[in-house]
Amino acid sequence: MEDMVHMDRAMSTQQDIKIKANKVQVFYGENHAIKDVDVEIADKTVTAFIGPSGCGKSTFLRCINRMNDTIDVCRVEGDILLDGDDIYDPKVDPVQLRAKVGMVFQKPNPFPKSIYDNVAYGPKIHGLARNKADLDEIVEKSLRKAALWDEVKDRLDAAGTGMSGGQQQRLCIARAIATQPEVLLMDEPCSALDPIATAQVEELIDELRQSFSVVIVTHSMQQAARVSQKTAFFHLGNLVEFDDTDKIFTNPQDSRTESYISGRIG
Ligand SMILES: Nc1ncnc2c1ncn2[C@@H]1O[C@H](COP(=O)(O)OP(=O)(O)OP(=O)(O)O)[C@@H](O)[C@H]1O
Repeated sequence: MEDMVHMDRAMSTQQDIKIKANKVQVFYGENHAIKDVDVEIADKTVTAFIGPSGCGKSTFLRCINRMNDTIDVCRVEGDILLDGDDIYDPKVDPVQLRAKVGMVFQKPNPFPKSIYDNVAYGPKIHGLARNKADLDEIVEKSLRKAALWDEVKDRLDAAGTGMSGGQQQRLCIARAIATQPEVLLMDEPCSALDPIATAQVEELIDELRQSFSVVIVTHSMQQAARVSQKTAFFHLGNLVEFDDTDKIFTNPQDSRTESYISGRIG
């Protein structure tokens, strides 16, 4: 009986892990940007990547949906498993992978198309809608999830690029979630936003956690503390410490983490 309880626990812990990185190295030519990183990222959790400029946060984030494939000089070694499957397996189509592992960038980058088409584009190319009614439903659901529906429902034909910065970023979030991803990567998603839009996006991130595993790169320790449950501190390409966010900010184990959070490095 006790064995079964143990097994049960082990299985549920395993199920909770969405992404597992083993000995990941990233090189840009001679520059060794990520060194031997092992990490397990949980499902339905917000994980923050923090650390001083140039420590490799964005580089590691881009490994998780193979965005680094688009950089010629970049070489990735080691394994990254999504639900136990190697995302660098030659059989994996990076375009399909990026539908499962969506990404939101620092600067809102809507397509020069209507609000509707920005959100409908992904589901269309991935064949997720059988007809126009299906597509309408996906667009509405995604805009609702991104807390944008009420603001745009009467002007879905207007240009996505004509909205405020905060609205554009929520549109990009709607676009990313329209392909029904399992993981959402966010690279400093609030850095181009004012405090009100930042607060809206942060609130949204907290809601998105119900449906996805969210990984966010942020320069703001306050933001990491507000939105995340787990925090990874990177320094000079190393993952120095990874723990519950509360613990990282109140009782870090490594002196480098302590120096960073108290403002002595970075
Ligand atoms: N496209 C690229 N080509 C070559 N080198 C790169 C590229 N992107 C990043 N690097 C290098 O990789 C290292 C890590 O950079 P990265 O942008 O991942 O750090 P970061 O922690 O996200 O920094 P920041 O907080 O300033 O955005 C740096 O030495 C950087 O110069």
